[in-house]
Amino acid sequence: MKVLVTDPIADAGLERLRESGHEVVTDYDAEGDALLEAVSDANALVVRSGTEVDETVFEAAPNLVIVGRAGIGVDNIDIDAATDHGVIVANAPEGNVRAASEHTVAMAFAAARSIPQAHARLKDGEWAKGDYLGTELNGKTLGIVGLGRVGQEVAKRLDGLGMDIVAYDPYIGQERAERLGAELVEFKDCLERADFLTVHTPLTPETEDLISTDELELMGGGYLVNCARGGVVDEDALAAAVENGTLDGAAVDVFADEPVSPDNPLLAVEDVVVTPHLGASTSAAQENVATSIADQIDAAFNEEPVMNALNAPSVDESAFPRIRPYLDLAETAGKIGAQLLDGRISSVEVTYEGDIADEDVDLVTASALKGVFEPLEWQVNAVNAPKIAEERGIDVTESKTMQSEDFQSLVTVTVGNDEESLSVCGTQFAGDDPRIVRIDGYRVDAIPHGRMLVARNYDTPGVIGFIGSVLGDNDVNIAGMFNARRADEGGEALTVYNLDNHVPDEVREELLADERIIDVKYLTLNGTDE
Ligand SMILES: NC(=O)C1=CN([C@@H]2O[C@H](COP(=O)(O)OP(=O)(O)OC[C@H]3O[C@@H](n4cnc5c(N)ncnc54)[C@H](O)[C@@H]3O)[C@@H](O)[C@H]2O)C=CC1
Ligand SMILES: O=C(O)C(=O)COP(=O)(O)O
Repeated sequence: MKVLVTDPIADAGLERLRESGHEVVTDYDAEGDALLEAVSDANALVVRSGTEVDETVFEAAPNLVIVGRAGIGVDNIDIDAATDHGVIVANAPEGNVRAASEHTVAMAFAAARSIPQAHARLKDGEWAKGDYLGTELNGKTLGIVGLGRVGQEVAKRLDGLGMDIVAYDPYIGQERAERLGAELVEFKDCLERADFLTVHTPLTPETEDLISTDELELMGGGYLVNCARGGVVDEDALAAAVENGTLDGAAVDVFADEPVSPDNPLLAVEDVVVTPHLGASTSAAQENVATSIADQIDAAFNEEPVMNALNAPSVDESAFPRIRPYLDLAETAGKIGAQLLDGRISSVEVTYEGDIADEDVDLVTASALKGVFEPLEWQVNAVNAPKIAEERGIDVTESKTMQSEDFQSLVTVTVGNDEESLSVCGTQFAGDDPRIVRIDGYRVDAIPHGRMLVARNYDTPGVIGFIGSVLGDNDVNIAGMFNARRADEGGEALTVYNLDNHVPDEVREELLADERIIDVKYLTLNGTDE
């Protein structure tokens, strides 16, 4: 597999990818057409904040399985486009949190004590002791906007340094905030009470320019620290507020456009301390995020759960072995259902009975959807299957019951068109032995693999022999077969054949021409076959 890396990551991550046998190509200058060219045969792309991964990248990369973000923020990745193309996007949300929170604390001190300004003058030979009278953090109020992973680590550290903490985060509970010693308040309150305001939200349409002139005026003094994302704080407004004395100072690690242009207004203001997006730049953080992404890429290639996938169902690593056998089974049941039911599919129901009902089955349901959609020749995988269902107006339901009559675990995929529905049930016997045990209400025992012929016929003597000899005469070998009838002798029956060879259309037509045969469907369960 080819892994293209377009932003510098720690050697430990590159090494891990190579040790797993992948070809690792680093190209830190790739952008525009060069990026599209470089990614065209890549199976994975690794980025940090320096690469813009937009729709054109996904269009240019037909073999791409995963984009790994060696860090937290994914505002540079078009996740919707990734999902449309069935590409996983995963980040490393833990590895650089301590680095980012320490940098935030450092930036707060740097601004409060004018460390960079005094440093620069002393290096120039000037002893400007009398020009700097700083502010202590101790005893002041810290306002945190966004009390997520980084915000919480900042809270812990600055609580320890004697600050009172208020926080604004509409998505977390009072209890969690209180455990951190923070008082959860409204946005306006947070701005008004903060002596130091620190921002830790992701950049989203909702948070873009969250803090601008009016908000800075509400602060009416004090310091603003932004180690989250440039676009969250309006740069012109911040530069003006520090320049005109609305604020005492600011410290900024991140910018709306990076690398920052020399005419960015923040660079011109003396009391704005800046760093070039260094929040995550510690060796420990870089090693953490790079190895985490390498592991996730490997998992994606092996069709194992990707721990921090942002657009695919993720599964707890310890639970994965229990659901793994059902992934293929559900996919196959979906494939069989979709191929047996005529008409436009308008609903898919996946039912879990017995032990499997106790598991986190999102990924199994996504696999069932993949199976349903694949015969319709949509470019589908477990990443985009739920979205495809939604876009096509297909009603997807999932139900669970711990009771299972005959099997330890049973997964049923029911596909419906506007008039009728058809169910396919699968189970897993001990020793990795998957079986389809019911099709459209008939009890069967079919191996969910390879080529399959499903015939509906009248239950009269000689039909099975007839089907067998037509197949035999056409050199189609029967590997296994199972016949089931719905009620009494003479009614309808269903026969399932596992076959070794392809069944040409003429053979199907020859079977269908016999009046005892109601319908014959030839299914391929593992890709196309000839
Ligand atoms: N400077 C650097 O090098 C680094 C920057 N970051 C950035 O720091 C930021 C925070 O990262 P994490 O804490 O890991 O993210 P997180 O997802 O753990 O936390 C974000 C928090 O913001 C809250 N939030 C969302 N919308 C909000 C709104 N409108 N108002 C108030 N709160 C809102 C969420 O509820 C959540 O609690 C991200 O933007 C990330 O990209 C992270 C690491 C390094
Ligand atoms: O993880 C994040 O969100 C960061 O901002 C770190 O960015 P970087 O990996 O240093 O480009």
